[in-house]
Amino acid sequence: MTAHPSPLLEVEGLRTVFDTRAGRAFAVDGVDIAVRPGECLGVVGESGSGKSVTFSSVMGIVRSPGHIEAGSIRFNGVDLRALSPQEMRKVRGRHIAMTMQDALTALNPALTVGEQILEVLYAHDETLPPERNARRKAAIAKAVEMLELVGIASAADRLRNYPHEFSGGMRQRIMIAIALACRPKLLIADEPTTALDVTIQAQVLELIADMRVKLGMSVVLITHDLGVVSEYCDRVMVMYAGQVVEQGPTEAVIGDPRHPYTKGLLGSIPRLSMRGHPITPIEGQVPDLIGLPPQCRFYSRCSERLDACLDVIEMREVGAARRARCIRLPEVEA
Ligand SMILES: Nc1ncnc2c1ncn2[C@@H]1O[C@H](COP(=O)(O)OP(=O)(O)OP(=O)(O)O)[C@@H](O)[C@H]1O
Repeated sequence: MTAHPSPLLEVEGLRTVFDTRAGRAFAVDGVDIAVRPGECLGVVGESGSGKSVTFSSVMGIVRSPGHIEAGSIRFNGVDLRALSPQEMRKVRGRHIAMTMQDALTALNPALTVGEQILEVLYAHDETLPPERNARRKAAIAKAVEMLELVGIASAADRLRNYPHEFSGGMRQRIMIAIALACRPKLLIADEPTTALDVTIQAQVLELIADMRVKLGMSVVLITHDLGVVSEYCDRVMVMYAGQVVEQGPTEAVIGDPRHPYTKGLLGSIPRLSMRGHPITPIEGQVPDLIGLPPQCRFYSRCSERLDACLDVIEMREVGAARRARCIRLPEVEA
């Protein structure tokens, strides 16, 4: 048996809550994650399942009324929750980068693309020379290199353009270039293709896959599209109502889903081999995350439910490197 390298990112028992007027919403409730060096982890689940809040928590960018209430987040052995805001800012630019669903709102409309890449390089790139002019020259050369790397033609000229002067696909590429400017060890790509045409979607995903190999980084790909997961991800984590309900190697989970929710998601896709099939919601509604009883969160929608599902349901080992949160599954030795 080959030993797995220790995880680059290791999250245990993460709980992030939002205190709203209606009550406390448990947006992320007891989530464990492991991302190993160089691997691609897919994160799937219906809208509102907690995918973005989970990884915003990892990045330390959850805004009020949300906050992390419990859990540990370790990156390369460092406890991120123990870092000061200033230290966390360093980690964000230099070691972990996240791209957002909507590049137009994520980019600063008032700054040129060049200024935005330079800002990241000045803040985080320790290899730049200290002398002012040499520093600027080296940073510009790197910015050009990054734009070329993500496939922007005439990169040197385009540094002077503003975000609105690019198409949607180009803006995603620019956001990826900014995220990758300091060669992070981990890229978290939150629905990188939702707003794009199908052909552009494929180009952006290929770009991320290519960068992963070139820069030797790990990738977390948050997506609604199980076809994308099957094509690009080594492992997959399925989220439902703030919890992970199933996780394991992509091929195993997609070929033989164990949790009734995963089965439902896969059942809603006619041909998994075809990319571009978003998740069609299963009948019923995702429960309100405020005032949830401690039972299985999928209970009301599950065709396989038992009375015992009204108890607290923990994740259990259900196969080789596979875990799921369902009491109907026989537990196996890890
Ligand atoms: N600003 C907020 N105020 C209150 N609750 C919030 C806020 N942001 C998120 N939540 C809660 O967190 C839940 C999870 O949201 P999240 O954005 O992580 O879902 P998601 O799985 O990423 O969905 P999508 O696929 O639509 O991006 C929401 O359903 C909501 O209950």
